[in-house]
Amino acid sequence: MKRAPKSPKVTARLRRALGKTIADYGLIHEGDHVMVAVSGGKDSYTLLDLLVLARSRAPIDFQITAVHLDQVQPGYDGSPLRTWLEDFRGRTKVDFEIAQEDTYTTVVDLTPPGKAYCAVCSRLRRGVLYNVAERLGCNKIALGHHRDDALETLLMNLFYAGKLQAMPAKYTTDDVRFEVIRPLIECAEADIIEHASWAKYPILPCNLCGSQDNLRREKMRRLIDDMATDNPHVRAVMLNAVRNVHPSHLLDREVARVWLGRDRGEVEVEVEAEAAGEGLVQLRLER
Ligand SMILES: Nc1ncnc2c1ncn2[C@@H]1O[C@H](COP(=O)(O)OP(=O)(O)OP(=O)(O)O)[C@@H](O)[C@H]1O
Repeated sequence: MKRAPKSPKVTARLRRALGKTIADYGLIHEGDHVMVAVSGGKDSYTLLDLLVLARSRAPIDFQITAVHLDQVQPGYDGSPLRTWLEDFRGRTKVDFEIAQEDTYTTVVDLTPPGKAYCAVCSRLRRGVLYNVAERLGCNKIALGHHRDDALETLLMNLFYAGKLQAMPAKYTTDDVRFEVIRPLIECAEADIIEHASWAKYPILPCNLCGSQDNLRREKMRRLIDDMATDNPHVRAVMLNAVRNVHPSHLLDREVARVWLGRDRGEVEVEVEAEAAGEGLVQLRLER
């Protein structure tokens, strides 16, 4: 019998990182039904494949359904993805759905001239995917974002939006219907590329935005690439930075209020032992 080729080291590294992220952030629990959103890109193929593998070794039981949204953009051909999902279902018993909704026309209508389609496209896509998740009875939605997406987002928020914010491993949707999880958020894109090439996933090109660069994200990527010529580990260092936050050294007044309040609390305890009454209140206000 012909043996399947052994998966490379990089796959093992991705599996470890994904498992650790799931455990550290409590992404999946017994009885969950996770909808894995599969775009036909390398990241979400990898996510689906590795999540199903992780489940086969997990001490808990949870359900996975793969969902792809065909946004009816010109030139789209989802047949390689469908064939792969059928084969995957044969091997793993993981069911899938391909939903279809013409968001393309709306995206083109709503996007101001000269702007990238990405923001409108992903907002509309999110709405459709949430409805599919609800119909399928899923309580979690897994997306394929990885470490490099998170770092580019961090810089975009820093330089353009004026806020310090990357991408969370997990959040609850505004309507509180679902938890969105990102099990690959600590995985390096370079590893995913290597794994995806070994796994020979049939990648669907993104025709919708392929004609336009998401300019700011691309710029951030180039900036980090440039830094990487001096320090090849710069992405790992940046990931450590978002895991190692020192809120007391930022200037967010809300954060400062909490931190100073904490400090004040410690001082008050000391002072309370010696003083009493209004003097103490005065002291609190002055600090
Ligand atoms: N058409 C789609 N159908 C289902 N899920 C999608 C679709 N497009 C995007 N997603 C989900 O949203 C995530 C982020 O989307 P984005 O467009 O940034 O990814 P991508 O680069 O096109 O594809 P991938 O992340 O799979 O390589 C994807 O990883 C996937 O989980």
